[in-house]
Amino acid sequence: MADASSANDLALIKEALEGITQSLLVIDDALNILYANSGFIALFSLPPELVERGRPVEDLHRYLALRGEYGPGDPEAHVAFRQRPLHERSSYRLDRKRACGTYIEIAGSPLPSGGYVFTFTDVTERRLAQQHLEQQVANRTESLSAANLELSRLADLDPLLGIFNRRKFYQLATLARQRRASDDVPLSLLMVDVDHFKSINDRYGHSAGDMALKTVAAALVAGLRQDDVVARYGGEEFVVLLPNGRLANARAVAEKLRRRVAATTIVLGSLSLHVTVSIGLAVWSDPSQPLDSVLGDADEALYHAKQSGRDCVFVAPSAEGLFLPEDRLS
Ligand SMILES: Nc1nc2c(ncn2[C@@H]2O[C@H](COP(=O)(O)OP(=O)(O)OP(=O)(O)O)[C@@H](O)[C@H]2O)c(=O)[nH]1
Repeated sequence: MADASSANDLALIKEALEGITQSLLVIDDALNILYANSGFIALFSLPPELVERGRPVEDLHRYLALRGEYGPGDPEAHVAFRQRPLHERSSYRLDRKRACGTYIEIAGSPLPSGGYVFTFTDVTERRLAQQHLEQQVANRTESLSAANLELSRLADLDPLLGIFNRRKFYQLATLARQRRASDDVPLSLLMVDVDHFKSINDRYGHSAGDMALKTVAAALVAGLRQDDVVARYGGEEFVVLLPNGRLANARAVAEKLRRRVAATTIVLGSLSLHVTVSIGLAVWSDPSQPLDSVLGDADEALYHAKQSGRDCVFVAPSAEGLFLPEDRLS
């Protein structure tokens, strides 16, 4: 009676193992096959005799290795690699991409009575969904950082003129002064203001004024070097930082800019006009002097340039005495 019930139980268990979605392989403590469900045979398209009870699992590994299931390389090395954890009686779980392109998850656990049970689960759909998600996240991250980059670029620029704004100028000028704190080369600062700009707006309209500002900005940029910094200080006023500290050079650059603007034609439809600029020049020789104070010096010099009739360069009195004799003469 007891035997019949055990046989029934065994049949039931076998039936259950055939019905599960996972593929199953059981081996004994001598590493010979005890049982493989039909899911296992189907998963690897095996000849059934290869998984007959008592067959060494090593034969199965060798068969699969020779068939290319484990990828390129020495088949015996693949066999040894798979037999090792069985000898060590360690449990493991791994995901493997099969030669046919699908993914399986393999879990191996030693049984208390000796031997091993292995389950094989096709995780292709899960893996592909995960890869798809990862790709989406990567794409999203890429476009987000591109957008962030563009945002911070735009935050640095004046929207009308496309040159640096005052905030960015403060940043760059402060950085330039810090970088040169150790050498005693002064930086030069130009405050550039369009003369009688209000009259352009009044006579030709605000958009003509905008066009004039764009033309002046372009002329300034074209007249400067790569490491000079030009920014819109506000309204019709620009500020320029020249890393070269010699007054003679700075004054020459300021004069060049003044002439360049005066020679530039502003085209407004059928109309063309010219503007001039007044320039105040100050130097930033003492790294501990606040930038605002240097800007104040340049602004004061600009005021004098305006007072002197405009379309000219005026050097701030604070710059006097800071330079070599030939600088003062220029
Ligand atoms: N079109 C235009 N006009 C601007 C812009 N920003 C400031 N302005 C104008 O620039 C003019 C500046 O005028 P003022 O400060 O009197 O100076 P100015 O007419 O250039 O005279 P001086 O500086 O003394 O030679 C004002 O009319 C502002 O409205 C701008 O972005 N576009």
